[in-house]
Formats: sequence, C-alpha cells, structure tokens
Amino acid sequence: MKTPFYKILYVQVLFAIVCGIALGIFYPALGVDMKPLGDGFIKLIKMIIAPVIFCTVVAGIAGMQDMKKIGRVGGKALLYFEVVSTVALVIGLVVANVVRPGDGFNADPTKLDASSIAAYTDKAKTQSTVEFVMNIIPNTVVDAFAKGDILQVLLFAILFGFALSMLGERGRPVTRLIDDMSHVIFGVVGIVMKVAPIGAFGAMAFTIGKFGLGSLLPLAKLMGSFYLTCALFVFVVLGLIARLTGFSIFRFIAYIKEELLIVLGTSSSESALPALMRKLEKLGCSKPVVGLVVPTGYSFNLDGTNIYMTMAALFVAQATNTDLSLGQQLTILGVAMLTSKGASGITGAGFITLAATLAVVPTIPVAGMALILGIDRFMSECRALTNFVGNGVATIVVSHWEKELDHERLQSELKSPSPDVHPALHPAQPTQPAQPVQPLAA
Ligand SMILES: O=C(O)C[C@H](O)C(=O)O
Repeated sequence: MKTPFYKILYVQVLFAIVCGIALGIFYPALGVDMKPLGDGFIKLIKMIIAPVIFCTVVAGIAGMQDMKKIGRVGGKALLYFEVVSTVALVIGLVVANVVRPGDGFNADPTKLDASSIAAYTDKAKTQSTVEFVMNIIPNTVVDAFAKGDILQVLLFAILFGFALSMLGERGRPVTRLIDDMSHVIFGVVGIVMKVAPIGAFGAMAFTIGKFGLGSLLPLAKLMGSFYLTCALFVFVVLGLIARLTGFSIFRFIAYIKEELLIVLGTSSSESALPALMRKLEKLGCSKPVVGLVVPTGYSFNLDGTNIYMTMAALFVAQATNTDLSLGQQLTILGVAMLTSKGASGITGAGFITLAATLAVVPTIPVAGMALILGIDRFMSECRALTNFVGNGVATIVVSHWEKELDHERLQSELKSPSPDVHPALHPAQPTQPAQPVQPLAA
C-alpha cells in the first residue's frame, strides 16, 4: 500500500520549513521564541552520534584480522578529502576573483564594529598540528563519549574493534552484541527523525525571525555567487566524480532528500549524520567504510566550508579595498587548507574557521568579517548542504575504491528506494534479520 503523502518525512519537513519561514516573516518575535524546538532536535541528534559511530565502527571492523586495511581505508579517504577540498578552495578563489562580490563597499575596517565578531575570533584559536593530534586522544574514554567528540570516539572505536577482532572466537558474543546494539541505536535514530519536522520548523522560524530576509539584500551578490558556486561544485565536480564511480548525482540527491531538508532546516550537517550513515549502508557501502569515512569526513572534508572560506576572505579584502597579490591569495588557500581541518558540522562553524584563517593572514582586516556576520546563518545553510552531499559522495567513492560497494544494490536503491523496515519506523512491518557483520575484502 502506498504511504499517504502527508506521512512522508520529506513532505513533512518541507511543510515545516515553509511554515517556519512564514512565521519568521509575519511574526518575527514569535519566530525567535521557537529556537528551543530547533536546539532540542539538534541535542537529540548529538545524543546519539557517539553511540552510532562507536557501534558502526566496532561492528564493522571487528571481523577484520588486518589493521593494515583500516589504514588503507583511512589513507584513501584522506587522499580523496585533500584533493576534493583543494578543488573546492580553488573554485571559491576563482569565482571571487571573477565575480568580485565585495567591490563597491568601500568599507573602512577601523569604523566597523569589531566587537560583534570578538566572540568568533576568540573561539578561533589556531591549533598546531601537534595540538590537533593530541586533541584526538581523549583524556578518558568516558570523556570522549561525554563530550561527543567525533574523532575521539572514532579513535577508541577503531582500537576497540581491532582488539575484538584479535580475540577471534572468544570475541564473537561481544561483536554480535554490539552489532545488535547498532540496530537498537538506529531504531533511536528512526524515532528521533520523526520529530525532525518540529526541529526544522523551530530552527527556520528562529533564523528568519532573528535575521530577517531584508538583511540579505545588500549582500545578495555574495550570497548568490556562493549558492551558485556550491551548486556548480555539487553538480559538476561531485557529479563527475559520481559518474566515474558509476552513479548519478541527481539520483543520489533525490535519495537523501529528507536528510538534505533537515540539514537545510537546522543549518547543520551533523543533524543528519546518523541518518546519512544508515542510508549509505542501505545503498550498499560496507559498514567499516561508512564507519570510518563519514566521521572523518566531518573533520577533513568540508567542501562547502572550503568554498566559503576563499570566497569570504576575498570578499572581505575587496570590500575593504585591500589589494591581494596572487601569492597572498595562494597563502590564504594554503592556510585555509589547514584551518578547515577540524571544523565541525554545527551551525556557524564555518564563520569561526574563517576567523581562524584571517587571523593567520594579517593583510586582510579581521574586522571586515562584521560585514557578513548578519547573513552568516543563511551562508551556513549552503555550507552545511554542500558538506553533507560531499561526505556522502566521498563514502561511496572510497567504498568503490576498496571494492566494498555493492553496485547492484546501489543502482536498484537509487532507482527505487526500498522502504525502511526498522520497527521503530514502521511498527506494523516485520523486522529484517540483522545483517551479518561484514569484514573488509582481502
Ligand atoms: O553544518 C555544517 O556542515 C557547516 C555549518 O553549518 C557551518 O555553519 O559552517
């Protein structure tokens, strides 16, 4: 029997977003009051991210006998992230030079309200590589889970999974338990996703109520060029990568439309991270690759954030009449390659990363960021959407490189998605037997 349209999640989220926009426009104060609904939904998702990553990674790699394979998946993922992130940074740089969205502002940085961005520049402490690596090691296991630090949980999960695989037969009951646990956790994901429309409504009503659509007009050229560049990146660059891997980017985007709407509503790519992991497994990517690539992608593969960084840095320079030589522009690119690592998928993260980049490049006045602070929430949405699609494509590509992608399932799922059969999502349907733990192919 066909599900009635009003029960379909993306229809509900779309409707909620439209209602949120309407409320924000007509009753801005009430819209602002809706903030807890969005925040509450994001908290619910954050609550489950650490267990999702732990269970997926442990269940995925526990069957492996060879640590080298984990390193190989990680190495391939990092190579992909580095190449694609650099392409994103270069595209942002080129478009900002061609479109020159900051020309004509003639802003005097000494007269801009630098105090408004102090909160961001304070957070943007640049980290040395050693500090970055040290931060991946948790103080205690409990601390990693308590903070919900993705890379720290990932590190512990890899070690745990590998130790479990070394136990052989003796470790089987624990592996099975954790695999079963992952089904339970994804059941929680399913329950939480039911309230996604409420979260998207609250977050959207707040955004429009607080910042107002009127704030977009003076910066329409920057916004327009950023959105178009991201679209170009997704459909041309990621589209080409998808084609070479054997799937259509359009079909993939249609496949994850619910998640994209949730990301749009909440302006945080993390808000749909567990759902993305579930969908990628359903598409035929193996558990270990999904478990390793998605969480690392959230720290190393932020394509939307990268496009934004070079475009926004050049915008600030142009708006404050700061001339930049090619060498200085390439320095920004090099610095952004480092500062973007470790930025997370929460709203506003890209703005903090921009502050970190400009702090290292003294030529561009950091105070110029005050010009774009008012529209950052609207930029954040596009950064998050692009980051999200980028991580999905990255996981499919690395699965393909590792020969851990079921191409037949990928094609059939993309063509006609199978219903989600988890009992938490569809109580009336029978439960699918648990998938056996898949070891990586030799
Ligand atoms: O969520 C993301 O991926 C990005 C974030 O929304 C941001 O504002 O930079």
